Amino acid sequence: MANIHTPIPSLKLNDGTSVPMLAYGTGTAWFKSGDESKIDRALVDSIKTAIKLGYNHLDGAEVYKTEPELGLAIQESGVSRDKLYVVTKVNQNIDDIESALKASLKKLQLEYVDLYLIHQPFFAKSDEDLQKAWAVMEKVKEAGLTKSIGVSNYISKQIEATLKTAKTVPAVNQIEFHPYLQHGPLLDLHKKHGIATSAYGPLTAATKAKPGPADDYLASLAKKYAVSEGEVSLRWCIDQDVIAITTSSKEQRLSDYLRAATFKLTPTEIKRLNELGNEKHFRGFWGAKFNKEDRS
Ligand SMILES: NC(=O)C1=CN([C@@H]2O[C@H](COP(=O)(O)OP(=O)(O)OC[C@H]3O[C@@H](n4cnc5c(N)ncnc54)[C@H](O)[C@@H]3O)[C@@H](O)[C@H]2O)C=CC1
Ligand SMILES: O=CCc1c[nH]c2ccccc12
Repeated sequence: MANIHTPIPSLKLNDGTSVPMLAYGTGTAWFKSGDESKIDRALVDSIKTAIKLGYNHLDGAEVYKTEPELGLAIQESGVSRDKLYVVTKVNQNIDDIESALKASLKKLQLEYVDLYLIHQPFFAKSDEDLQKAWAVMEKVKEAGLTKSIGVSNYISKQIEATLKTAKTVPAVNQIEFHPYLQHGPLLDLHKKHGIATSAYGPLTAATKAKPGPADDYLASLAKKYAVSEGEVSLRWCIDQDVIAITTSSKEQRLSDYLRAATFKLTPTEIKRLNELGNEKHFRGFWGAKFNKEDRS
């Protein structure tokens, strides 16, 4: 099993910090439905394997109940804190963001996270609710509990409402993103305000959404670059300045995904994949919560 020889590219955020563009996620496949304090040793070992392979960006969330495993794996990895980029998100304790972050930090055994996100906007009954929550995010950043703050699963109108009263522009919006969900107008808004896009579900076109109009082209690019279709999908994110968050319980897959750092798609290839992707709309998460406004 090859270790990475090409460094993972990084992206500069609007607050001056840098984020590695390929991340290991502790949600989806790892989501814990039972007792949070019962350690999933397979997850701890998988995170440690990922770190050993070269992943330094680790994505967590209060709702995944996997922060204890993330904290343990970081400790056991022996890698120094400043070499890792750790993300977590607030969901169920959105009404007390400061306590939620302090509780997450305790479980993570950390003094700060690199990025703290509001996991989803559906808690808000009004623009004012979004604005109040964002003001507390600004407060926890000022207190040094997180280096950067951002949002997740926000559509344009929720970002616009937040920006109306924000002192700090969100650094990131973490959204489902792949060739069959390209969010044209939302990404334009991100660019206008210097908000970085972070992609979950980046492998969807190569895994869950088959068959689809991009299948043959993804296969031909995989052949050309001697990688898998999943790795083409990850590189398609990176080449568009989008951070890709993936995961696997399989060491071989985690190792293979790192090949996304070793090649580059051409602008023509990205354009073609975007055109083919736009022929189909597929959303793997949150279906009913979004409306057609967000399609493009
Ligand atoms: N902010 C949010 O609301 C959300 C955030 N996330 C974050 O993003 C991370 C990654 O999300 P995913 O959707 O899992 O990303 P993904 O699109 O990279 O899919 C990874 C999954 O695909 C499977 N896979 C890989 N290659 C495959 C193949 N050839 N055939 C079939 N299956 C294959 C893997 O085993 C893994 O379970 C999560 O762990 C979490 O940290 C995920 C969902 C929502
Ligand atoms: O993060 C991904 C998906 C997810 C699953 N359950 C919840 C609850 C609240 C926010 C996100 C999620």
